[in-house]
Amino acid sequence: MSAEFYGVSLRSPLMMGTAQYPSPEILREAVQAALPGLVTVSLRRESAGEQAGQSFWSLIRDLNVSVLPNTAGCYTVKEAVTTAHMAREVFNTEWIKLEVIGEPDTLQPDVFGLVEAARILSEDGFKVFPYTTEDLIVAEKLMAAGCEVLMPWGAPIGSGKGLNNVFGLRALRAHFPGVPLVVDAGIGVPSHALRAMELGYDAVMINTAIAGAGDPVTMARAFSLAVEAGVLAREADPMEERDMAVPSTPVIGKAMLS
Ligand SMILES: CC(=O)[C@@H](O)[C@H](O)COP(=O)(O)O
Repeated sequence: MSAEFYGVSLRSPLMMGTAQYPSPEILREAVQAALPGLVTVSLRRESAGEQAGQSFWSLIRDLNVSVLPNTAGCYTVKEAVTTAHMAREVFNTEWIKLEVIGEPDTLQPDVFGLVEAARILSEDGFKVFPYTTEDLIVAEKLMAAGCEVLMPWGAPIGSGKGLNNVFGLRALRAHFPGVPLVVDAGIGVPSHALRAMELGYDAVMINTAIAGAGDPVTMARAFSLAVEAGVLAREADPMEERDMAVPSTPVIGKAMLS
């Protein structure tokens, strides 16, 4: 059974970023190859040049996929809240992927600013998807601030390192069994996404690993198959790990070889 994000079921647990593609055509083909549940779009990119913004927006609209605007590149609560308000006007949605970045080397979230911005935006009717760490207490505060979805990082944005803290991600999953959880950022290869799904995550958000691949279209398809495999594996009730060997072929007696 797939999770609902603010009451909406997505067609796939793959969420795709739309930045850094070699060309708009390759972005289009990648989205068509992967059929993601949604794509995230940066308002700042849209506003950067009006003409480029217009053609990019028509491309996204033609893809007929749900859009989650984001506050990428915002370092303060004020910037993030203002960007979210502009995104609501431009994209005509209350959904917002909230990023309040703490510092440029790791691009890790400023969790204090994040909680404050999440509270302000939730009170104003936004459905907030917060980009956060795997910290349980921060997650509690985000829920108390009105968030009904959490997006913990796998690793720093663009690093491709995968799931840096499997223990923390597992603990978060166990602590919030009913909350839709999305691993966002740092995923490098499809096996990382598959692992996130096997851990019980409801979705993964991926940008750099697809856009930056030698063949983004094929990689998009590979990620789509990986998340599907992860969902199937979970539904199939995987075996428990054991410390000791257990013969997989039971034998009776000994072979008579002479
Ligand atoms: C586009 C977007 O939302 C990114 O901020 C996101 O966190 C993805 O990170 P990767 O580029 O590491 O996949």
